[in-house]
Amino acid sequence: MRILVTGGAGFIGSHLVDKLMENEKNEVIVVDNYFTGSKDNLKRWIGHPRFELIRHDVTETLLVEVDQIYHLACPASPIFYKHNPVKTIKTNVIGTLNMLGLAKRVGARILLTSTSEVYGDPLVHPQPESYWGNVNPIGVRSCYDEGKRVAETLMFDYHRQHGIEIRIARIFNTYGPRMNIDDGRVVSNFIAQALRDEPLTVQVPGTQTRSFCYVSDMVDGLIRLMEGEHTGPINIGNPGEFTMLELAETVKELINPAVEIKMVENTPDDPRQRKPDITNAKQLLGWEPKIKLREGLPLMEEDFRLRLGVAKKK
Ligand SMILES: O=C(O)[C@H]1O[C@H](OP(=O)(O)OP(=O)(O)OC[C@H]2O[C@@H](n3ccc(=O)[nH]c3=O)[C@H](O)[C@@H]2O)[C@H](O)[C@@H](O)[C@@H]1O
Repeated sequence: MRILVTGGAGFIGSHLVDKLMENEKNEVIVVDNYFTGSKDNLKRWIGHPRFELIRHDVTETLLVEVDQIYHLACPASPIFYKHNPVKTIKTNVIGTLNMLGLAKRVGARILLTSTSEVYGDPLVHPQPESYWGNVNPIGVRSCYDEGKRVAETLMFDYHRQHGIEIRIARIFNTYGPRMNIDDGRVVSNFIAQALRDEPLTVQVPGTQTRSFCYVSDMVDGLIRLMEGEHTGPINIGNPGEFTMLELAETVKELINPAVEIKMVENTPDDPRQRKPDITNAKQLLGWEPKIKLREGLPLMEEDFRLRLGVAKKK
């Protein structure tokens, strides 16, 4: 199987590549523009005969021959996607159009990694896939959440009009080794702050919730969706729900009991609650997450300690 992974040098993408490369029948091509991804994440594969890495931006056309496309490319941290919102929406719209055009030309199956952000600030809790969402179309997050909503629309239009085989995953907050240390998302922020003896910055009110999925569970869900018979959209996430204050307390307890917790200002349109309804993933994909937050955080801590050069205190 020849497989293209867009955004494959990113945090989730590179773990997905590791898993795909385990199968000796797979040849994997990664394209990435290195805006948030890093070659370092793929260094074990560079030079491998079944692996190819191409510096490429998906907003430009790409000519390769593949059987499957995992389309992950897009900055995912609010700090990064808000940094260049026009580029973010172009990646979601033009990038997805290009990948669908490629899928159409070569007859490939294509999987889009959409997001829980398509539910916006949800008025239904937990969120089933049938919920249409509560999204601000003109806010600072819109380049990402509306961008992903258009990407989903494009996937279904190509499916209905051209018979393309599509798969859509709605990813809920994912964490694990290889996240950028200064990524700006909450789990990486708290772990880096705890290791640097800096206060954990909880954005007010601190009662907002998220559900955190460990990256190996996420990758398993994405592959099952690609290999299965269902187009989705299907929520892939861990239904364990935590407030940001609870997350900060947990990081403090597990990593650095001496660290302070500091309340700081929030950003506009921050969703107040988020938890996936994973009935469909369970029934249609036979998937559910295995790693609990308390098990996943220490695995990420180990990776951050190595990269930050902070040894564990005895
Ligand atoms: O994974 C998802 O489902 C989507 O949501 C994330 O967005 P968000 O949940 O807002 O991600 P964070 O920036 O990690 O924020 C989570 C919560 O932590 C809070 N936070 C963030 C950073 C911080 O230092 N302190 C803090 O309390 C934020 O106010 C927010 O309520 C990202 O946009 C995407 O990676 C993704 O598509």
